[in-house]
Amino acid sequence: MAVVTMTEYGALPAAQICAADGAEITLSLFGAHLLSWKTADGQQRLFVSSQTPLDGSKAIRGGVPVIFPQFNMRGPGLRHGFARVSHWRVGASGEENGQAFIELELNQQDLPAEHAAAWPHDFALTLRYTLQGDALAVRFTVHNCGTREFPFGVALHTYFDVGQLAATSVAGLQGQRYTDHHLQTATQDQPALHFTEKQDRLYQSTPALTLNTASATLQLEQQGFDNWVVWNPGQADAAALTDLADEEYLRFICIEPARIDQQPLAAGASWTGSHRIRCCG
Ligand SMILES: O=P(O)(O)OC[C@H]1O[C@H](O)[C@H](O)[C@@H](O)[C@@H]1O
Repeated sequence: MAVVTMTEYGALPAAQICAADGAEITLSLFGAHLLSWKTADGQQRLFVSSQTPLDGSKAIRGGVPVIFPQFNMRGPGLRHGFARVSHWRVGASGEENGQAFIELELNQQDLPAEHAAAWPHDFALTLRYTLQGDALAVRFTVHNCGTREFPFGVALHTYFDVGQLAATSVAGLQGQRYTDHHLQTATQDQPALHFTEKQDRLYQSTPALTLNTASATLQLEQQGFDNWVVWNPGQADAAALTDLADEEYLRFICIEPARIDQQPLAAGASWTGSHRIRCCG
């Protein structure tokens, strides 16, 4: 039987679910931010910065930030949107088909006046996390409750704990088109992407990926999004981030299912994106 426990993470209210096999996740209500995912073997799969504020003053560095309604600066609002700095509500939770799940919700009425005024659209977001044995599934639904269409971009900015960056690679992207941080567009030749310097690539496709680290193999799949984003800041950019210790860039990479370009959602319509991460060792 799944158990949902309300707890605290730093100064932030958080919800924890434990599955029957011992797997567990912890989610901050600030940002609906996944902070911890331990598989049944007790292994932590996500990275959280030792320097991140955990008091709601700033977005959390690590885990899974929820990016909405814009990716990075691709829109007129806050960088990466307001969802990651909003206070979400706990919705349904429990067990379905033997799997533990929890939902977090956010709508227009939940926003502080300044964010609601800056993005005046009647929306409802539902983020559902399901623990499935050695897999974690997340389903993100955006609903337009209003009478006019609105544009949005979205991402699940997943920080994987890779232990040692030098022993990490991502397979599945050979032959795929991407744009890098120099705004150069190219096709990836290499079968596997390695991390010997800063990487910030926006891929135009969504193949299944394999993340190989020194101690684990993870399979990643997504539906409903349009892109993969792969990011590691490298030494110089990491040093400039005040919420990351200088050497911590050597411990994570971000692989993000995303829809980086703003696309319209019609009045009354919904969009759903899914991401599934399975540990194979
Ligand atoms: O520092 P943040 O606002 O959390 O953004 C962190 C990173 O997010 C994405 O991965 C972008 O592709 C990067 O360009 C950006 O640096």
